[in-house]
Amino acid sequence: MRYAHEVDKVRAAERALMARSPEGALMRRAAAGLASVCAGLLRSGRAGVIGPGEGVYGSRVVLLAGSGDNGGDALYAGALLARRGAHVTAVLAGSKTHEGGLAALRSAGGRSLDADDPAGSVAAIEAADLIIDGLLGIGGRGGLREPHATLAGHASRSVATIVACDLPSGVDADTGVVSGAAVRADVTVTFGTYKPGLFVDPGAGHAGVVELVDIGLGPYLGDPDVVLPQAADVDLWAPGPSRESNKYRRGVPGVVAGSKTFTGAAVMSVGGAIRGGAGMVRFASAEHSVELVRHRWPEAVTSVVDTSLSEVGRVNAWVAGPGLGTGEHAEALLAEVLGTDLPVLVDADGLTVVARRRDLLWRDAPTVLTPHAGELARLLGTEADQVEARRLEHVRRAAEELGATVLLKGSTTVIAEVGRPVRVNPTGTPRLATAGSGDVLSGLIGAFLSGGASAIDAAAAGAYLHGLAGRLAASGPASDERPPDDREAPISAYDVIEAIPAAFRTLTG
Ligand SMILES: NC(=O)C1=CN([C@@H]2O[C@H](COP(=O)(O)OP(=O)(O)OC[C@H]3O[C@@H](n4cnc5c(N)ncnc54)[C@H](O)[C@@H]3O)[C@@H](O)[C@H]2O)[C@@H](O)CC1
Ligand SMILES: [K+]
Repeated sequence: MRYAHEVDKVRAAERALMARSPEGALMRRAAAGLASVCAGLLRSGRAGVIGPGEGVYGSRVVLLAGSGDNGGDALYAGALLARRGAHVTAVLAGSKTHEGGLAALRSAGGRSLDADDPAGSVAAIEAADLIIDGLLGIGGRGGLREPHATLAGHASRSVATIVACDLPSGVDADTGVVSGAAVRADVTVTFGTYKPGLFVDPGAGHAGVVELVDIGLGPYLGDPDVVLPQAADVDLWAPGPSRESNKYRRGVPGVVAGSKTFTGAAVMSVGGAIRGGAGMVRFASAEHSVELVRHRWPEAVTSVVDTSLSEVGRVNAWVAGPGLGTGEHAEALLAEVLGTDLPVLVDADGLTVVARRRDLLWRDAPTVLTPHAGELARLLGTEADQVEARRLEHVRRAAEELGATVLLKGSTTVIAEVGRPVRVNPTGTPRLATAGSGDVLSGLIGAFLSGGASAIDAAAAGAYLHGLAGRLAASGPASDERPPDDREAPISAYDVIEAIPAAFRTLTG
């Protein structure tokens, strides 16, 4: 698990640690970590136009230095690189400059120029192999002001490798919100702990590869606000078969999906549940959907139902909603599953129904809701673009107001439950934005709920494996020379189902 803490907690931990540390020690640790990552990039040839092995000596490094301690970190790191033979130029932005950092840079042979000298700044940025973005860190508030915004734009257009100091300037540390211009980094070197805004889009999309430098804050940080699960966590959360398991002990999800008109969603949801490891899947729907599911998944136990599920048989979790329709019939079925004391996942059409019948969610057993931004906006009475821009805020609000575990799908999937840190899913690919992909996810999570996972563990494990299956399906066999991202091809929801077993296998290595 990777842990992220909000700015208030970072500041409090910093105060506690500083009281026990020599003056300037934290900034020296931060700058040393930052300089070491930059030196590694210059040595490996990843930075700008420098060829492999050419290293720090003779490289051209530009520091964008704002007026706070973020600028200070960049200036001290620049001084360390200058001592190793880099040509370092600091572009000074903002009302003041970190005096100690600037003095260190100058005595190491670095030079500085003012951001008010646009020609000089642009020339330096254009010639750079590597740019350190030290404009703003955790002290940044709101959209970038000038000259920061213009400098961020020049940096983002340059061919140099961009390394953000602590976080890309223009990204809100606590939320990942970007209002206006922001630096797009290749690498972000963050200090003491991850910041939530580095995990969540749009911030995550600006951060590139994130490296954590330990500056000793750990013991003073307290509980994280946001976490990023890793494969080992998911391996613990996804219930697997035990030696004594039989098909009933492994969990029996009931899937209530599809209708006379919509059939594909049901096929995908049942497929997700089967490949998710359910011992047996019961499926209940209108006749046409039942026929199709039986044809595609003969292993599912199906029942034709109208407005009651009384004949379906024993299940230990429900998945309700994909392709179900939104009329009275769907409402009756949803009311029945939500009236049980079993865990229930509500997705797709089911979410439209509960948006007008919130009372159905007043229950004691676990409820998982899996909306995309538009569906969540409807549940909260707001607009989809508001949800997209401030994902953490909206998913937390939904969990609080609806009393459920809420998984908000999208460019970064985020999962909230009251009293717990938000879990951000690290897997996935834009190729997953394809019809039926969400239905697969609902079945997968349903399998984990029926296997006994808690609501948040089931949701986080489902999102992780679904995202990984999507990546594996899109990038194909690993033998190719090109990195997986470059190999990606369009996929269908069915391809995702097919790749779920391979995704499971990566967990246990
Ligand atoms: N907190 C910690 O534990 C540590 C912090 N360090 C560094 O210190 C940074 C925080 O330093 P500061 O608190 O000085 O804050 P920052 O350096 O992040 O920024 C504060 C300055 O930016 C200006 N500013 C704020 N919003 C702006 C906007 N939208 N446009 C233009 N200017 C804006 C402010 O007026 C202020 O001068 C961290 O991000 C990190 O880089 C490290 O040195 C090590 C330890
Ligand atoms: K920065």
